[in-house]
Amino acid sequence: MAKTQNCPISRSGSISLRRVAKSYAGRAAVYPLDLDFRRGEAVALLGPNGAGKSTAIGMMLGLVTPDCGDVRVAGRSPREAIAGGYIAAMLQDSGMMPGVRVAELVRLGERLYPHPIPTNEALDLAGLSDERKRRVDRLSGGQAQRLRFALAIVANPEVLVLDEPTRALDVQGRAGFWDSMRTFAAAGRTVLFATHYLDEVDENAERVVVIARGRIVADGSPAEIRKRTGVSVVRVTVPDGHTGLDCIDGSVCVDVRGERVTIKTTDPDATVRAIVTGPRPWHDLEVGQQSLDDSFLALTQAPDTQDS
Ligand SMILES: Nc1ncnc2c1ncn2[C@@H]1O[C@H](COP(=O)(O)OP(=O)(O)OP(=O)(O)O)[C@@H](O)[C@H]1O
Repeated sequence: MAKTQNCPISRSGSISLRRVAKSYAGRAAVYPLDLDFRRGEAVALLGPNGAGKSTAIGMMLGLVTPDCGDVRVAGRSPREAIAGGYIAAMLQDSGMMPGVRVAELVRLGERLYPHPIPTNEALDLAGLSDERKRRVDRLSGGQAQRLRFALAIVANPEVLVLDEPTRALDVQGRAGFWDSMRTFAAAGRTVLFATHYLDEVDENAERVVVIARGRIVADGSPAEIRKRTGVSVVRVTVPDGHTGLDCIDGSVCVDVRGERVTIKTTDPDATVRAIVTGPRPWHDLEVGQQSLDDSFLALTQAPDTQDS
């Protein structure tokens, strides 16, 4: 695996959005948004389809012009930051010149940036060394996705933006991709990625920003996001039937599979007390947080009272 060079680090914070908003045909895609990403952070941007993730990312990259507000990337305008190689992105379905070979295309990128990493290093890191002579229009979906990654990292950026980077990848490809990303990010780079695969978030993000209907509805570590909904999960095996467990204080949902009962509760202490002091025999009691998927659904499906 290649070792990446240090990127030229700017002195200011990586990305800052101040009261940035965007509407299309009078309909808000992103409401006025304040958001800062610190240097070296790995941040997942989550939200259901149409939440405003790509619009927010587009504004950071200078691809979407905000209606109002200010975006700074490494202390510069997004366009200056792109031209200076301070930020680079791997976008969904970005086109690639047909007929060109993989290494030629990455080398072209290398020549465009002021402080690139060598093409061979980018190809190695992206797992494309064996494909370097292949025409880009003959690549599989997964290989094309890895080429998009190589084209982003060859800029040697301080900030790497990935819009659904693992969408075309199989399970093995996804694991390999995140290994490469972690190697690249190890030198203190900021990584911002949008994804719909919540299992990728725990391992690859220290911070999660959840967007729904154009607004930030949660911002914190994956553990904090789980806690935000205030629901815990109690699991217990009850051989003689679960009657009455749904009446315990705090129970919001009871799921029964054979003898195994899963109780979602806002008061796990009361739930556990009721089980251990209750009349039924029980075993294998477990208390945990609800999954990130459940928290995500609760946060993004909550009724929005601010829409106007
Ligand atoms: N160029 C555009 N013209 C008109 N409407 C747009 C445009 N781009 C985005 N929108 C609208 O803005 C809203 C936010 O879209 P956006 O693509 O930012 O969401 P997203 O969170 O990235 O969704 P997904 O997960 O489906 O990619 C949606 O209602 C979308 O239809």
